[in-house]
Amino acid sequence: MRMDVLQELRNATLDRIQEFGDKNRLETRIVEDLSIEKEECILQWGERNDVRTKLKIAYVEGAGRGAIATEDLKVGDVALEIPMSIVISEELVHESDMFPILEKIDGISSETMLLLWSMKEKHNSNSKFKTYFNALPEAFNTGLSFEFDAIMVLAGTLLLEEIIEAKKHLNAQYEELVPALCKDHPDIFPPEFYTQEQFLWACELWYSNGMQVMFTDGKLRTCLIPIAGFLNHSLYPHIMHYGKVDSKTNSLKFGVSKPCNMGEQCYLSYGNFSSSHLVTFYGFIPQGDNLYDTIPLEIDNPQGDCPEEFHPVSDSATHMVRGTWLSNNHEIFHYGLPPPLLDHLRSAWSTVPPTKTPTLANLEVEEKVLRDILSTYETLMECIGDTEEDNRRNSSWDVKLAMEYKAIQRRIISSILTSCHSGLKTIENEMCRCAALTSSG
Ligand SMILES: C[S@@+](CC[C@H](N)C(=O)[O-])C[C@H]1O[C@@H](n2cnc3c(N)ncnc32)[C@H](O)[C@@H]1O
Repeated sequence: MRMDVLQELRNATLDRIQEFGDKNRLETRIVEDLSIEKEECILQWGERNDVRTKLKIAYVEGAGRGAIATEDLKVGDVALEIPMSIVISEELVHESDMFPILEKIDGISSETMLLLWSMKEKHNSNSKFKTYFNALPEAFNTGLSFEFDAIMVLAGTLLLEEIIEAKKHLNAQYEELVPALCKDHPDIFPPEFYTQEQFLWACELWYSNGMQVMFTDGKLRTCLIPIAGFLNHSLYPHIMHYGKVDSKTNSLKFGVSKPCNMGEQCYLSYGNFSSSHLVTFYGFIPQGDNLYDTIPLEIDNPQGDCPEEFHPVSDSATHMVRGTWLSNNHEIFHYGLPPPLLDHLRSAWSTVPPTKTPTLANLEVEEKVLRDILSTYETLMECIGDTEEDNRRNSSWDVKLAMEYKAIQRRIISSILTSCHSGLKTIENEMCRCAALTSSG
C-alpha cells in the first residue's frame, strides 16, 4: 500500500516535470557548417579515458558549442560521467614545478595557482590535457573583455560599476603577482606565456568554465571538467546536481532532472545568477525570465527632514525589485511589488501600522508610497536613457550584449512604473468611492 502511494507520488512528480519541460522547451538550432573536429577529438580522448556520454557536441546558434542528447534521456538518467582522473584540479599544481614557488606567496589561493598553471599548461605540447586546451575558444568574450563603447552603453546601470571594478581588480592582481614571478623565475614562468592578455584569457576561462566540485574529503574545489565544459546554461536546465564526486566510481555524474529528447540541447544550471553576473563572468544573457534579475533599491527615510518620532521605522534598507510581470498579485495594497518594500515605505509614512483596508487614511499612505517608488524609478529610467535599437545589428559583440542587458533593465523598470501608475489609478478610484460614501452617509 505504502509502495503504491510512493509510486503514485513519483509518477505525479515526473508528469509535472515533463509538463514544465514541455512548456519551457528552448529551441536549439544547430549550426551545421562549422567544423567540430577538435570537439570530436576531445570526445574520442574522453572515451579512451573512460568517459561515458549520451551527448554529442555541436555548434548551436548564439552559444558557441553545446551538448546535444544522442538518445531520449529520462529523469535520473546519467547524461555524462567523467572520471576524476581527467578533472583539472589543484592537485595538478601541487605536482608541478611551480608549486614550490607559489606556496611561498602569502595568501595566494588555490584558484590563482591553478590559473597560473593553466596559462603555461596550455602551451605544453606533452600535456595530458592537450586535446582539452586545443578545443578551448581563442576568446571568451565575457564582460571582463568589454571595450570602452560597450561600457559606455551601460551608463546608468549597476553593471557599469561591476565590470569596471572587476577589471580593476584583475589588473591589480596581475601587477601584484605576475611580473615579479616572470622576473625572478623566467624558466618556470616564461614571460611570453604570462602577458596581461593571457592572464585575462585564463581568468575568463576559469570564470566561465570553472565548476565547483565537492570532493570525497568534503571540500569544495573549483575545477575544469573536460567535455562537461560544453554544457550551456539555461534557466530551465536538465542537469541541476552534478558537483559531488561519487566515491564508489571516483567520477562525476551528470544526471538529468528533466527529460531531454534525442537531438535536443542538454542544459546545465550554472547557478542562480542574475544577468549582470552572467554578462560579467560568462558573456551571455539566457533566454527567458530570469528570476534573479532585480533592481536593488536603497531606501532611507523618505521624509528625511521630519522629526524622528513621526517615523518609527526610519532606518535604511536595500530592497530587491523584480519585473512586476513575475508577480501574480496586482491588486490594491500589492501592485505586483515586493511586500517588504511596501511595508517599509508605509511605516515611514504612517505613525500607526496601516492595515490593508481601504480607509481614506490608508489610501493616502498608499498613494505616498507609490509616488515614492514612482519617482525613484522614473529617475533611474532617465539615467539609463534610450537604447539605440536601430544600431544594434551593426554593433560589435560587446555593445550588442550591453544593449541587450540594458533592454532588460528598462523592461524591469518600465513594469514597475506601469504597476505604480495603475496602482495610483486604483487608489484614486477607491478614494472617490470613500468620499462618495462619506458624503452620502
Ligand atoms: C562552460 S562554457 C559552455 C560551452 C561553450 N558554449 C563553448 O563553446 O565552449 C560557458 C560559455 O558558454 C556560453 N554559454 C553558456 N550558456 C549559454 C547560453 N544559454 N546562451 C549563450 N551562450 C551561452 C557562454 O559564452 C559561456 O561563457
